[in-house]
Amino acid sequence: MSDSPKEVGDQRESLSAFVDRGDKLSAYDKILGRGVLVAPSEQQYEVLLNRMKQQLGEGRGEVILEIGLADDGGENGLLDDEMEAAVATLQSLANTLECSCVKLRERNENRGMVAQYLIRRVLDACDFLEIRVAVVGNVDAGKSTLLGVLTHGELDNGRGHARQRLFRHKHEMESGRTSSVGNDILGFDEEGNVVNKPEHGSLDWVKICEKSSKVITFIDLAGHERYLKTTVFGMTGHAPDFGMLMVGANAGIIGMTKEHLGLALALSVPVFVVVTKIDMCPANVLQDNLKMLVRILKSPGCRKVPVMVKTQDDVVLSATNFVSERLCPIFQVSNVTGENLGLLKIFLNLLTTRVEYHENEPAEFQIDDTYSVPGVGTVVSGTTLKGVIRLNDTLMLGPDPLGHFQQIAVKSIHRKRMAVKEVRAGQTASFALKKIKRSQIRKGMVMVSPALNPQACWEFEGEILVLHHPTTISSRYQAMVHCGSIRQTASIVSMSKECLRTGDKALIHFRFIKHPEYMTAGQRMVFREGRTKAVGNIVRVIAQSTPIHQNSRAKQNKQQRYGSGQSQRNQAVKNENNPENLQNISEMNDSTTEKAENMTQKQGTKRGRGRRGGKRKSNSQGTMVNPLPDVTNITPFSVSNRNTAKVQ
Ligand SMILES: Nc1nc2c(ncn2[C@@H]2O[C@H](COP(=O)(O)OP(=O)(O)OP(=O)(O)O)[C@@H](O)[C@H]2O)c(=O)[nH]1
Repeated sequence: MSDSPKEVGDQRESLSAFVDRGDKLSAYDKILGRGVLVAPSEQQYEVLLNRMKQQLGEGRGEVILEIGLADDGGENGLLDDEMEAAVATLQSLANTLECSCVKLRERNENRGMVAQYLIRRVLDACDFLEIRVAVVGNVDAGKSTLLGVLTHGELDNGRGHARQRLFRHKHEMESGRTSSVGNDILGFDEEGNVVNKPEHGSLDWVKICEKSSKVITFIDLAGHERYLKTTVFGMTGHAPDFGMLMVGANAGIIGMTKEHLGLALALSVPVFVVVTKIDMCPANVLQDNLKMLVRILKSPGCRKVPVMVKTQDDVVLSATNFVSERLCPIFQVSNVTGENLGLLKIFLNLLTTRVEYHENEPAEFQIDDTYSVPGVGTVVSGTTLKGVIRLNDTLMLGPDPLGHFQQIAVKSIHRKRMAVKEVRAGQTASFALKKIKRSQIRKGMVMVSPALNPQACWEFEGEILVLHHPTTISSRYQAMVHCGSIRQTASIVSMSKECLRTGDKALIHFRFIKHPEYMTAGQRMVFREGRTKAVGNIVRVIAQSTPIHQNSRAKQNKQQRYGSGQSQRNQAVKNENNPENLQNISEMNDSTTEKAENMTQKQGTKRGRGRRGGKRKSNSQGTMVNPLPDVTNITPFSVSNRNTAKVQ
């Protein structure tokens, strides 16, 4: 994202805020009042209608309104007949704008009732609001199980029944562990009802999307530290709106939990916590683990405001305030008994997109996966960051290893396996491309409008904060840069300070090791290797002609990466489930590519220079990272005796 996404203003608001926002000279000022909806004049009705239209636009098709609140600090609440009239007006406004109007909650105030209503635009079958939730947490926290239960509507048996539906690879079925980035969807209609209906155990995504006004895409990330690299990629490359941190009630905050929480914080992704397995956890253990969780969330490293969600009121309150990153709702659920899963579903239905996307700018699409679909050809999946991309549009795809972009035409577009004619900023999609081989495309490439005249860069400057490093970082240090769907080792050319320790901030000049990338100022980045982790923003992209030595290295790397293209392609073709169409492409996951990339990474690192320019003795040890110094202080745990993984 070239502009760092601005947070959308909270579109869930009281009626007084609804009618009195910003512009003091606006017509809304004149119609303020607790009873404005009770008996509005024709003129007032028009004003309310325009305001609602505007709010729906800002909230990407929905707004939550609270009616009955006095705007002058006077007595709150409407009497029964007033409330009836106010709701009728609200219904009429909603109907006029082709929206549904659903009561979320009501409460008694000093004068009468106050109620909150969800107004949601009824969309046509091809359209739906898309919210992406990254699911993180330690291994065995119940991530895949919860997703299986939510999306398939059937409870778990406590022995891995529900997660079986979600595993994508044989080794996952056998080990019970997620290894790849997976996608699962949960659709809600305009009334907030779940539309997922499994037929013979599997879900028809197209049907779900057709019936949904809102689709939650869960990005299921692996919990095991072995797959941390994939998890970081999931958090940066899949542009999640929210993070769902899963914690097993019995196990508490262990293993990768803090690492994942730290990652979400570093990337400014608002997090809510789901504590699972409350059915099998003794009360005292649950209380101790919840206390620990709250302490960590409140610690100076996190600065969250934890809220235990126990009732529907709590759900609405936390959902309506959740766009602020400070709030952290905590749910306690059981995937076996189903306890509190209803509250979680209501919360998910009320989640609204957090970032503002610009549809009027030239198109930008970041690629997070590639496929070769027999009968269709090369397919790329990813996220539209800006603009609108339409069928048969010509875009610039790149950069290739030499930094060049080439023109490509979009043959077909799928959103969640549903064929569509266009895709807009903020939406994920898969494109079938004309006249290009899969081997010419890699994750991290982009497709952008020719109007942008895209330039690849080998070097860039970032303002970086070191969250953790065992000693000191100095020039020539190398680590993996994650930025959007870019994932490549870069080395430090120079820094604004001589050396950096944990907690230090500096302006750093980086250079990519293998090939140039397309990036823009303002993007968020993570810089990590083993136990080292730093986060920051890109402040300057250095446009330059390709350095000669890097040019040759690029060719070398091209051979290294693309040399085995045939076998990868064969493997990919074997992996295809449905050769006739694009149906399965947006969920297919390419562990082959993942493994191949890990291999490439390892080989590349071995051939290259070590951490500080010296020869590398071995691959990095200890992928475990204590993400935040403050968090670590509260619950220190040793990394030395962990069985650390070789593959990150
Ligand atoms: N009793 C009980 N068991 C649960 C609950 N949730 C999950 N389980 C069980 O816990 C085990 C682990 O669940 P998974 O869903 O595989 O955990 P995960 O976090 O996805 O693990 P990775 O995919 O390896 O990261 C399975 O055997 C589930 O049946 C729950 O609420 N209650």
